[in-house]
Amino acid sequence: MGEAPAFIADDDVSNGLLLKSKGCETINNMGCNRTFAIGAMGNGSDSSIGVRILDKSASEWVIPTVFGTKPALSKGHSAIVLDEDRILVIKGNATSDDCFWFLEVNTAFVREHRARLGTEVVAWSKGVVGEAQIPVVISGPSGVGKGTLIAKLMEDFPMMFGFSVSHTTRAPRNNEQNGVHYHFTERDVMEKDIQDGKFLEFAAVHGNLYGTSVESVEMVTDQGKRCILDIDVQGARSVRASSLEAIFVFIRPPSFEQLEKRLRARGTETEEQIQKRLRNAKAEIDQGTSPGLFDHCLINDDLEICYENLKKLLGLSDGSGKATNLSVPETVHVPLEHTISKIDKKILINCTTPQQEKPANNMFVLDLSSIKGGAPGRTRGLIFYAAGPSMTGTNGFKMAS
Ligand SMILES: Nc1ncnc2c1ncn2[C@@H]1O[C@H](COP(=O)(O)OP(=O)(O)OP(=O)(O)O)[C@@H](O)[C@H]1O
Ligand SMILES: Nc1nc2c(ncn2[C@@H]2O[C@H](COP(=O)(O)O)[C@@H](O)[C@H]2O)c(=O)[nH]1
Repeated sequence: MGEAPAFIADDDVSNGLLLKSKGCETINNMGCNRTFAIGAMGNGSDSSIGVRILDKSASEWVIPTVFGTKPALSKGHSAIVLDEDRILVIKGNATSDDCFWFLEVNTAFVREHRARLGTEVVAWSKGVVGEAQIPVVISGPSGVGKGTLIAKLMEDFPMMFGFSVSHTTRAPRNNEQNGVHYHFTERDVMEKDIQDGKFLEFAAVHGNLYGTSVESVEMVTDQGKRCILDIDVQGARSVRASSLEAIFVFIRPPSFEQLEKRLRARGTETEEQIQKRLRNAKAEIDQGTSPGLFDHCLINDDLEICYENLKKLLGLSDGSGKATNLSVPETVHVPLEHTISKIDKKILINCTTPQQEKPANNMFVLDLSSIKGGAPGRTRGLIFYAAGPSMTGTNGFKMAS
């Protein structure tokens, strides 16, 4: 079987792999009628699902700038227009951890980049099934103990938390490994990636460039873990302004003298760098402790007390010890042959073929009423369940081992 043909998604929704329908008023927010063609674009060089936009007023096909991780091409996919901002694409012959994709055509993120670039823009965001908890942003001046606290969390709750590995242009310290502590990067490469929209946030910190790539956060989310970001106050402000919903925690030192002592004792910076970091710390503490940006402020005086307080605000200190209570949703296989329809925020996925005897067992519901996030990054909070009496032994869907 060849690749799926591109199909046309307008605002009126029909079922099936080939979608063709009338009018596109509801996805027309740019003063012109638009029709989206989604699928293999025929040049053979791209292994991901492509997008073309028909500007009906000019009768012209436009190749948009595409942000976000694109879904790999599959043998077939269905699609449905959810609202004026996004189209749901369901890959066939894929498992539920990789089959739900959102093509954003008019979200705030898309509008921002469209205005910046002056071109058509769309963005992909992969849908993640399950109750993924919102990321935790930890900020505070250099040397306050952010890394130490995060290391303790990761050690005690390895199944629950994943660290977002930042990019930086600073040189690695002796004990630091590329890809583990940071992605150490050349400035020109990082600047180009920033231009290309690969970063959720970035900032110049203590004379170097630091940034959180969309991919770093996605990698953690895809493991079903809660993402922890260790970023400076400027970065926290950018994340606050982005579509990434998070909990923001500021760590402050018991005193400026203690902070200086810790930075010196760590022994990783030159005297000049220490002075620079201490100068910046004053402004960071001012901003971090003023109202509005952070949800919580913890003083890291005694490490163990601060760690207990951090666990408490993350809902982890119930005395149960090393919790591993992650509820990882079951993975379900969505067959190539399926049709979809929409009732309010629920998508009905029907995998019944005419030969099958028990149609109820092959109906699934994708509930989008609690979705969060979106590009840049994953769309979380999808609820996926069998509409029929049982998910086991179904034709069409099979449980992944
Ligand atoms: N409560 C504490 N009391 C005493 N020393 C501490 C405490 N917390 C952390 N430290 C020590 O302070 C030093 C700085 O800690 P850490 O490297 O975790 O800071 P950081 O906030 O991550 O710094 P940076 O932003 O520069 O990465 C380390 O040597 C660490 O062992
Ligand atoms: N805005 C961002 N700040 C970041 C990121 N990664 C780290 N940081 C902050 O930089 C300073 C210095 O870190 P160091 O490792 O050189 O000591 C510290 O405050 C970090 O929180 C990032 O991706 N974005």
